[in-house]
This record gives sequence, structure tokens and C-alpha cells, in this order.
Amino acid sequence: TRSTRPQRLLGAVQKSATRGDPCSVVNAIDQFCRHTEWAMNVGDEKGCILDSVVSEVNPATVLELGTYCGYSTVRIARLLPPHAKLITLEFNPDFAAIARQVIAWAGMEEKVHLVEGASGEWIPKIKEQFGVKALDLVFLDHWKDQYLPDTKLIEECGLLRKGSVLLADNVIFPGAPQYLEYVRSSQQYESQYFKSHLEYTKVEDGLEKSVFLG
Ligand SMILES: Oc1cc(-c2ccc(F)cc2)cc2cccnc12
Ligand SMILES: [Mg+2]
Repeated sequence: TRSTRPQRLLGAVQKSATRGDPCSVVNAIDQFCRHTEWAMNVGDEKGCILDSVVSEVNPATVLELGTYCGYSTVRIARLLPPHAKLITLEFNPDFAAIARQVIAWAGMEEKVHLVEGASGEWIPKIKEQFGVKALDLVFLDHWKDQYLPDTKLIEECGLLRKGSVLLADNVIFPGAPQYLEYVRSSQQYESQYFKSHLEYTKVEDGLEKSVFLG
């Protein structure tokens, strides 16, 4: 039977990347998606913006919503200090199975907890399950109609502190209009749009960075 796109992406990592070298995993995926087969990773252009926000926040605890094949998981984890924790939630078990192998190939297992399940179900469990007091950074990159309900749930669960940063992918394409309206009009957030392009294309897209003011 025909392989899946995530399986072909993992094959490219195992063929072209060096075990234990997260940068080579990121580069192998970008090379594959730009020259062989497009896939919905945040990509290299938006990835540089993600890198700058991660470096600025220097988070002890990160929550990623939407793992897919683990590209942004590895991209974030490679910048984290040794004892920092990245919790990444993935609803699709086939994606999760590939992501585990990509994360392992990059040697990032120690910093990453991949949880298979629905964000709405798991967000309320994060504090108790992972001993998390607050999230320093949340990267929203799952289904766009989930951005707003999950943000409200994260607030209600008391997972944000003054200065917590939300960074949302695809706010233009595919688009998250209700989320944008919320974070841009709320007195509780200071929002900023980083204009970029849809991964590996010339289509406009961007990241929205929103600082929680408490
Ligand atoms: O970065 C993303 C891109 C797309 C996408 C799919 C098909 C297109 F034709 C264009 C864009 C979907 C995503 C779904 C979840 C998280 N990120 C996505
Ligand atoms: Mg995305």
C-alpha cells in the first residue's frame, strides 16, 4: 500500500539528517518540503520568526498545540535550555507516531512530552500531569477553529502568567479570524503581527504574537 506523506517526510529525515543533530533534521525537512513534497510544517521563513520569539522568551515551559511531524517541536526544543520542557499535543495518532520518530532522530526526547489526544481534553490536565505552574510560551499550530476555544480554556485553567506569550501560526492562511479579533481587541493582550508567507510558497501568511498582560 502507498506510503503516507508523514512517512515519506520521516524517510527524508532518516536518509539526509544526522542522528542527534536537530538542525540537520530541520534542514532535511525544509529541503524535502521545498523540493520534493510540500507539507504543512511552519517552515523555514516563519520558522526564523518562531526562533526569534523562542530565544527572546527563553521559556522554561512551552505548550505546542499541533505536533504534525514534529518539525516545529524540534525547531523549538533545539533552542531550549537543558531542563526546559516542551509539551506538544497531537490529535492524529498517525502524525504522533511519525513525530515521535522525528523527535527521537533529532535527539530531543529529553525535552519533549508528546501527548496524543484532544487539546480540549488535555489542557485542563497539564498542571497536575506535568507539574506546570505556568506556560511561558504557547505555539498554536493546530486546527484554526480551535485557536480561540483553546486560548480561553488555557486562561480559565490559570496556565498564563504576566508576560506569557501566545504565538499563532496561519493567522492569514488558512486563517484564524475569530482568534485574531479576540487577541487584538482584548485588554488582556498586547498583540503584534509578523508578516511572512505560507510555508514553502509565495502566499501571504504570518504569525501573531500576543503577550498576556495578566
Ligand atoms: O501551516 C499550516 C498550513 C495548512 C494548509 C493546508 C493546505 C493549504 F492549501 C494551505 C495551508 C494547514 C495547517 C493545519 C494545521 C496547522 N498548520 C497548517
Ligand atoms: Mg501551521
